[in-house]
Amino acid sequence: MASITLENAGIDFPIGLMDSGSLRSWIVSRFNSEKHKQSKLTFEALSPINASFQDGERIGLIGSNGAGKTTFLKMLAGVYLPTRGNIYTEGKTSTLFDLYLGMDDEATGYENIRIASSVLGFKQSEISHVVKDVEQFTELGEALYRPLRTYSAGMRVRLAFCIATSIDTDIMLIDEIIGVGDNHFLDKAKQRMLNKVGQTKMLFLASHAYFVLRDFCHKGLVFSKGKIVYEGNIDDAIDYYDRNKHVL
Ligand SMILES: Nc1ncnc2c1ncn2[C@@H]1O[C@H](COP(=O)(O)OP(=O)(O)OP(=O)(O)O)[C@@H](O)[C@H]1O
Repeated sequence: MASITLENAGIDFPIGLMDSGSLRSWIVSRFNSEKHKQSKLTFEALSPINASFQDGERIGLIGSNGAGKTTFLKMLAGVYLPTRGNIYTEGKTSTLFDLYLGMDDEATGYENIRIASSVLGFKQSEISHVVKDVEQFTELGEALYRPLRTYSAGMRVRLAFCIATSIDTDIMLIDEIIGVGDNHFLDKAKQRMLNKVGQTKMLFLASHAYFVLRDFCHKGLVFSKGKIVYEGNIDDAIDYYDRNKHVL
């Protein structure tokens, strides 16, 4: 059973307008009113959202650059805690963003499997499964004994993508990662994603590629300036975004 409930959950980012103590901050503060300064100190990246998501939902996040899709995903993942409201999650969550988090250029592929697995919160007992999976899926062979700094961009993607998708979870959160690697890997990655998505109970996927959204999702949320401005089936949501993107 997987579920996510958002109760007025929103995110304000602190944005340092000025370096305190700098000459620039002193000059600006002399000419700006206190009210103006306060209004610039936080930025509402996500307006409060009330929503609830259940087992079986496959949700595409649509919106222009800076609309709030990644912030929303990171809030669902617990990377960002809501600065307002609450979020309740039931089920094990995995993320496909920040793929290289914790990875070390000087460590070998095998060592990085262990590093990344602990960053992703995999249990010790799961790591041997991840190692076998990486050996079979990535086709990196002997390269797994070499330091990561010797890998091409495509080889890095193979390793990181495979680790991140190795353990089955209830809720998958994916941010625009499909579209990387060579065609051979892309086909394999897509097939793997379809299998994983088939097994997972809930999916949230942010993408600018309509075919990806249509392939994986049945429902769409359109974001604009930190707000969900449309919710509907994926074709209608894409159509809404396409017709209105010049004003969103
Ligand atoms: N750490 C941060 N500090 C301050 N502002 C941030 C931070 N992260 C994101 N933002 C701002 O929040 C807004 C939403 O960003 P977000 O990354 O969620 O957009 P997005 O819809 O995922 O965009 P894209 O399609 O370009 O990935 C943007 O205006 C961005 O500048």
